[in-house]
Amino acid sequence: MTGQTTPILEVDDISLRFGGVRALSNVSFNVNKGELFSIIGPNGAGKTSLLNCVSGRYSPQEGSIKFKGQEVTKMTPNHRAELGMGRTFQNLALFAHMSVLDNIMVGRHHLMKNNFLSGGIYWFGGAQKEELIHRREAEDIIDFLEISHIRKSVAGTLSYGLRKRVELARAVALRPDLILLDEPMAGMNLEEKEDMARYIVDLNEEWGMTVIMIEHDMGVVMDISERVMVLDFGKNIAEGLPHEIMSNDYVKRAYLGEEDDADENASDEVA
Ligand SMILES: Nc1ncnc2c1ncn2[C@@H]1O[C@H](COP(=O)(O)OP(=O)(O)OP(=O)(O)O)[C@@H](O)[C@H]1O
Repeated sequence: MTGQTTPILEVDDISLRFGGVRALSNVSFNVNKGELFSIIGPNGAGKTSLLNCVSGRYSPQEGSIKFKGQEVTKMTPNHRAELGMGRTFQNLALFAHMSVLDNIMVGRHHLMKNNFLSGGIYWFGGAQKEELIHRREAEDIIDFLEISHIRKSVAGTLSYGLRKRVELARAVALRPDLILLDEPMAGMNLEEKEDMARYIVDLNEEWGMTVIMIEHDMGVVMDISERVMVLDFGKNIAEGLPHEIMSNDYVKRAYLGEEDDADENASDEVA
């Protein structure tokens, strides 16, 4: 999908410190509406910190973040979610004791006028009808991510790969305009990675979601991303098309090691 030039996210000169540790230093970048944008970099480079600043979990000491043209730097994560920002986490954050379907319904909670968890008043008024509509939407997502066979399973009993897929389903359930994915393929086998890559591309191309993805698997990143940004020691050291990133000398030295043949590196898992 060709990115249009309208930025959906504008990150301007943000810096984040934890005591004496500078996790991010003057990082700026834009993500265009409809793009599939990846962030790579070695362990500890600041990738998750950056995603946490975008989603509102962390608050940068300097700089500004705009989402859909609106200043969100001081906004709570919930408020950003209401504006259309969804995310998954590096470490799974599912409700382990709940079914797959219920985990996905929790993801739709922001969109429901009558909170699905709100007990007593739940069956009165329009709540029952509203829940049916939301269940139908949840079932669409279940079909799309091919998890119908486990829809009633308790999330905590599933394999790691399936739990990652359910977590994606829950983030998708919010129907975000921008979805932030933190290492969606970590810990997966090759087949699971291929499936996940396909879902992410479909979300981007068919569902029209703008995607920002942190991922260590360089093969997948270079294969499916429209643009890639490289973080190193909290700084944005390169940004460009996948082939530009692969041939950038600084990137090769700082991130990919001293190998000369960038194509060979493309299939390696880095970091
Ligand atoms: N909550 C925190 N408190 C203190 N230091 C933190 C916190 N979160 C991140 N850091 C520090 O900020 C730096 C960047 O960490 P971050 O997790 O963002 O890197 P990363 O690129 O996502 O790494 P990885 O690939 O290992 O997930 C590291 O030095 C880390 O120790």
